[in-house]
Amino acid sequence: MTFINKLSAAWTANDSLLCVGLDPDLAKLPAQFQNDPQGIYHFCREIIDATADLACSFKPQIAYFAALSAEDQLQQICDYVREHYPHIPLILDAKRGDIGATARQYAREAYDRYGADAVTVNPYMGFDSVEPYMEWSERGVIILCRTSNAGGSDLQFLDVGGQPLYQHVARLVAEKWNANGQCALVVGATFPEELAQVRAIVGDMPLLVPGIGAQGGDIAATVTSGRTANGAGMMINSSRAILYAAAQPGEDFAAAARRVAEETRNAINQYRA
Ligand SMILES: O=c1ccn([C@@H]2O[C@H](COP(=O)(O)O)[C@@H](O)[C@H]2O)c(=O)[nH]1
Repeated sequence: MTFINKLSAAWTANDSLLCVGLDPDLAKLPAQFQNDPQGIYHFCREIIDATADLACSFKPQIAYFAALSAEDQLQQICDYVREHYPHIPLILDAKRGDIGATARQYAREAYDRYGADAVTVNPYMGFDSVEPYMEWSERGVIILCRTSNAGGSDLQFLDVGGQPLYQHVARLVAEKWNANGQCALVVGATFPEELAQVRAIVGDMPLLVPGIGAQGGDIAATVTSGRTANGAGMMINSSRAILYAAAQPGEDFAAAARRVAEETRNAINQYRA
């Protein structure tokens, strides 16, 4: 099954556009995981089990694992999702970008080593840096377009031939790069007007939308700006707000994560119609 078909099925099966982000920061994990050599894996596994019926995708951010030399635990997490929740798409957030020969190694890492259904990619180096990912024609290639951080405007708003760069990227991907129908774009929830512009350019292409939760993006504006005609089309990511939902030390972190994930999923669903 292709990434896009799997995503579409997950939107329906879990009635959800929520992407649960897995960004495990050791200092913020409950005490029982901090001295456990497999603590990151065990923490993420509980989060996955607590939210799998509420999510349309899981998105581990590779930096949180690489910084701790915990790639083995990332691999275990990916294996766990594929084994226990094979219907939920797994997105590796790595934001890779390099010359073609190196990009092919990054693609092997994402799709073969970690078994990701999709990977995030930086388009700054152009099509030959993105093309190698497309050899895995069933997998997704999620290209940065209008990122959620304020500094994204430094480059993404530059005028290129009468339009901002982010719109040029959206057009390029929709009209030229998406020959296999496997592309998606990253557009931040913190910029709903730009989200609406991108949606108007790319039709039904899926959008990965980080920026609600800890970054403060407005859910109503995000959904009304980014939804497709059938009320789907987005993977709206929340990481820290779900992972660290427990307010007090000792509170059941998985139950708290589930509560916030459910509230977020339901808040999103209010605006899909
Ligand atoms: O434009 C972007 C692209 C990616 N991200 C990633 O999404 C999550 C957001 O985490 P929160 O805790 O919900 O803020 C994180 O992994 C980022 O690297 C993004 O925020 N913005």
